Amino acid sequence: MNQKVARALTIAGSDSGGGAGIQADLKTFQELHVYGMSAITAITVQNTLGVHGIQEIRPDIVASQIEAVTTDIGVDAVKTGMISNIKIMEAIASLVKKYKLSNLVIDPVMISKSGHALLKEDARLALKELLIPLAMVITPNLPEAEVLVGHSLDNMAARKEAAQYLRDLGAKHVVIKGGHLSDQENADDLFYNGNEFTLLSSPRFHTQHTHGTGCTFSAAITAYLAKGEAPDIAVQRAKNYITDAIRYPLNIGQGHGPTNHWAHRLQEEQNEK
Ligand SMILES: Nc1ncnc2c1ncn2[C@@H]1O[C@H](COP(=O)(O)OP(=O)(O)O)[C@@H](O)[C@H]1O
Ligand SMILES: Cc1ncc(COP(=O)(O)O)c(N)n1
Repeated sequence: MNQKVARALTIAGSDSGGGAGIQADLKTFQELHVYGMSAITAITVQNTLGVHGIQEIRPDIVASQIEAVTTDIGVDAVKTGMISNIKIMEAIASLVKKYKLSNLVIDPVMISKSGHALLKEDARLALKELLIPLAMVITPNLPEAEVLVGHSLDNMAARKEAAQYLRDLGAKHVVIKGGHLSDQENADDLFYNGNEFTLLSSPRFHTQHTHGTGCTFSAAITAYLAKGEAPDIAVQRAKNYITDAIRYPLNIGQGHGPTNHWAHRLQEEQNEK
């Protein structure tokens, strides 16, 4: 077997509960047959009930992790998740430029579903100035998009303008995720590639097990980019992956449980029987 292996790096926080962050990203890479690597930005003490503590990692240690894997193994695509402070953001931005990591997916994580701040307020501007201009794809959820543009986005026209604003900051493709529009029948994400807007649509499932959905979705986009898919295809395939992962919950923990990374295999397994 002498097949070329696609390689993806996640730069994010660790979730001890295994549902979000680095753990969700590596599970997703593995499921999609992509070799996964990590640079940990923070260790969170976390379970399905919430975030109970955070230890940020020293910026030079974050940088060294990225250098170590980039210079030895190589990286076909990279994603960022929780980056809590400006110094870590600066370190990441300078290495993305140095190593020309062009397949960059930015999930601008700000607040956990359990309500805990994962990005310091003074780092929001740095996110816009340093990282968003480097993005191949940026995947804010609705509250994150509202913070980035500075006003509410309560209708489709406003969301389209927001996507254009993020394009103007330098992100080549934008997905404004619709998971938080809980009064809508579908879970529709607005995708913009600079030419046209499309909806990535799925049914909305009534479940409390949505911890880590954003991490899993952006990791799946990263995996498909690593395998050489074009961004327009990568986002649609990632939407299919996250939809199945929410559709068949694992019912783990007492609070907001994780998504099901095996779900996309259920159909295959049924077909084999
Ligand atoms: N209840 C749900 N049913 C179906 N899809 C959902 C649901 N909640 C979120 N999603 C989908 O999961 C992905 C992540 O979205 P979201 O939960 O908004 O992100 P985040 O975790 O960043 O808050 C999106 O594709 C969104 O449409
Ligand atoms: C380390 C880490 N990264 C990201 C999230 C966001 O995920 P969610 O919004 O589903 O809580 C999280 N809770 N923890």
